[in-house]
Amino acid sequence: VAQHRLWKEIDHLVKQEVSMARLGVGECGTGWQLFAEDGEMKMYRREEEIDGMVVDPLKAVHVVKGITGHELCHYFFSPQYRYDWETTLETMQVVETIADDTLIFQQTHKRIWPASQRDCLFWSHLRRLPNDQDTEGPDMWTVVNHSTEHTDYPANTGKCVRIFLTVCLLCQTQVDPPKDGAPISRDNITCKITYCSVVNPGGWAPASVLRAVYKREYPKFLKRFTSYVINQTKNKSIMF
Ligand SMILES: O=S(=O)(CCO)c1ccc(-c2ccc(C3CCCC3)c([C@H]3C[C@H]3c3ccccn3)c2)cc1
Repeated sequence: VAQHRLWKEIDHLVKQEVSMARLGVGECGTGWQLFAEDGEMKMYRREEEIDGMVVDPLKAVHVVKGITGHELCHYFFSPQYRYDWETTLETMQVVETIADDTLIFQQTHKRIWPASQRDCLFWSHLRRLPNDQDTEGPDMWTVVNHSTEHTDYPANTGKCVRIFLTVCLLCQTQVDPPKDGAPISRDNITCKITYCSVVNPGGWAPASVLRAVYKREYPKFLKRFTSYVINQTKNKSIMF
């Protein structure tokens, strides 16, 4: 059922990204190397280059108590919160509202010396993934971001080099109801998070610099983002 011009591309890519995200790092072949660990958060990368450019795929897994997958995906998708948690952002705008669950963003990121400044243009799609019969518990939620084109924002016309990215945030909520039949509180919920990203820098940037940036920025990003959502939701009713 085509609901808008991007529907077919989005639906195909979401299904592909979600199935890959659900594969553990063991299953999807060797090559994943653990490069950062902090409590429940584990970050893996594969060292890959295209035309001499670093495009290391990243896969992070994390477990966070007190929030749901719906809440995480809501704060990740919604533009109004982005400047609060995305520290490498210089500017962000919604270029087009395709649907209430599908936006096109244009972002410029802070310049990483000595590389030139980067910008990205991507569609962002938020989706609830109904559980199949045998997996009980709340549904899974995902946000997929994928580079796209837009006539008003041609690539590489201004000072920024256009990067190409595919990102998938996949969340599964687990509820452990209290023994005494009390209502479910935030102490009874846990969210399992898988964050996958592939960023092509779009033009030359020193491999050593990029790998150092990724090593520093990705753990910081996931910790900062999850703490932000915990803080934003702690006094609010639970959004399953
Ligand atoms: O998950 S999202 O969709 C959230 C929406 O913002 C996302 C995440 C990351 C990026 C991004 C884009 C460009 C760069 C680099 C590449 C060459 C020079 C700039 C980096 C490097 C800077 C690293 C980084 C890692 C994690 C978070 C932010 N920054 C990251 C874009 C979107």
